[in-house]
Amino acid sequence: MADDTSRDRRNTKGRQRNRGQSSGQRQYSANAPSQRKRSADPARLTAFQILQAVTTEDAYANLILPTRIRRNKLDRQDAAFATELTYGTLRSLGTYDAILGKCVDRPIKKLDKPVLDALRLGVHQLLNMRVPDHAALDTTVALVRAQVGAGPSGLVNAVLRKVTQHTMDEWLEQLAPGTSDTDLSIRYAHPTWILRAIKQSLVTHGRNPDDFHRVLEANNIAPELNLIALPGIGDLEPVLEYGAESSTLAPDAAVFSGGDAGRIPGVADGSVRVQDIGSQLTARALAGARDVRQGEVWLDMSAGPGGKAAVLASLAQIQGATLQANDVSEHRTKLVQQALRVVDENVWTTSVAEGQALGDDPANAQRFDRILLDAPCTGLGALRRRPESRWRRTPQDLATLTQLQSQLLDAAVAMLKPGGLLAYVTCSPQIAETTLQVSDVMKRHPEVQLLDSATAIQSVAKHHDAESMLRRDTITSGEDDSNMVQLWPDQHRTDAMFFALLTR
Ligand SMILES: C[S@@+](CC[C@H](N)C(=O)[O-])C[C@H]1O[C@@H](n2cnc3c(N)ncnc32)[C@H](O)[C@@H]1O
Repeated sequence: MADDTSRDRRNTKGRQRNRGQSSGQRQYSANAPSQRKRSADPARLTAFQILQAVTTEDAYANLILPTRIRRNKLDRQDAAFATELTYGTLRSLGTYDAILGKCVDRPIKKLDKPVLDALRLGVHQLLNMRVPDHAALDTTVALVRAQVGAGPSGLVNAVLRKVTQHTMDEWLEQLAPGTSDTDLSIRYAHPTWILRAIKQSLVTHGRNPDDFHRVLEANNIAPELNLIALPGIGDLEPVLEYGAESSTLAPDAAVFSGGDAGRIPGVADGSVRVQDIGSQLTARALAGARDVRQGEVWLDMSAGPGGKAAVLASLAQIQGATLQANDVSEHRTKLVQQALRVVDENVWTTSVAEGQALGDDPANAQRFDRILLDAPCTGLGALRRRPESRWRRTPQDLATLTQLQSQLLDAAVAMLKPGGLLAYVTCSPQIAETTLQVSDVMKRHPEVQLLDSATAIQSVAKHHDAESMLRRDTITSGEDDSNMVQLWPDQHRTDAMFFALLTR
């Protein structure tokens, strides 16, 4: 159970980006640091533990947070607070470090990591949540006392008091007043190379490059939970009764902003799945791009953890096709099997292999009617969901990934039946991973042609609303009848999924 201070602030939880100073003097605790609480409250402790695991053990926040919430026995309110605190802090890490750099009398990298992480959590509460200053200060100092020791708590107290001397807007004005990439990188908490990649992609896809700030802002907003009731298997009605809203974009899909996915009807048994609506549309577009002939054989080349495979297998079950779901990782293949457990087991098989090796196997030559290559990528299109990834990814990753992507594309072409369909998908808008991969594979294999990907996506979208949201001019790049699709978090409220439909 949370203490009184944390209850106060739970009632006023929320973002407050542009908080002004006009409300008068900020309130501080009357207590001297030594008289304040010595225990960390469970929600903040949870956020601190996650931050520590992310910054010291390369953990993924979205994977470990739910377990930690359960282990620390957080109630619903505390779980929501811990989630916002963890994700919000991780997303804005670059900005907060720049602010802390002005408040600490040494390079912040020289601070002990637990102290730096606690400070980051403190800054998020002070500048970006409706937490009263005294609560943010007292609880952060208590956290440091309990988790690190009494020594650094004085430093934490002094540094956070300096942070409170300005609002977020004032800090940004001071640290990033201009429009250089460096300033924008601090203002929007994106590394410069990612900022440039997004601008370049907007231009490639015919959008105004100045829209980049909309994309960056969208990347900084916690996404709603997207759900799908697997076609022919799941039931959306109880999900809507539970409080989710029907999606305007995709069929059998809903959007939920209420928190814990595990309690949503159908999620525990696997018939309803959490999945980005952009992802749903790409899987559906491959299955729906043309009529399915009875007995078609489909391949998902890199299926782990099985989100799109589950959609494809459900559709295969309805339409008389079969699916082979492959992944290079044994662990991720187990997750695929879990995802597919609700589909008739005669419809699907799994395999563990490098996609390149599948392509080299003569038994697979021109074997598949439809192939999904949802390629391993930088994931720059899913920054909303993977809050730490923007700080962890480097431009060097790109070289390795693009090489792998082109090898996997070559393998996919080798396995595609003449006249078959190949969907190349990434959750990255970075053109080296998207449009350039597609144009390169067509150069290497002149028999490969690009199809009308926009129509494939539009035709599986839900209704007119969706069609207008997915207007051709907002999603396509390329000619009328051969084009590629880029979805954007600011326009479509999806991950920045890329989709190109190819044939040979
Ligand atoms: C973007 S994820 C796929 C997500 C999945 N389609 C879904 O919707 O849940 C990429 C996957 O590619 C797998 N992978 C990486 N290298 C591979 C390779 N050489 N061959 C096959 N799979 C590979 C990774 O293990 C990872 O599961």
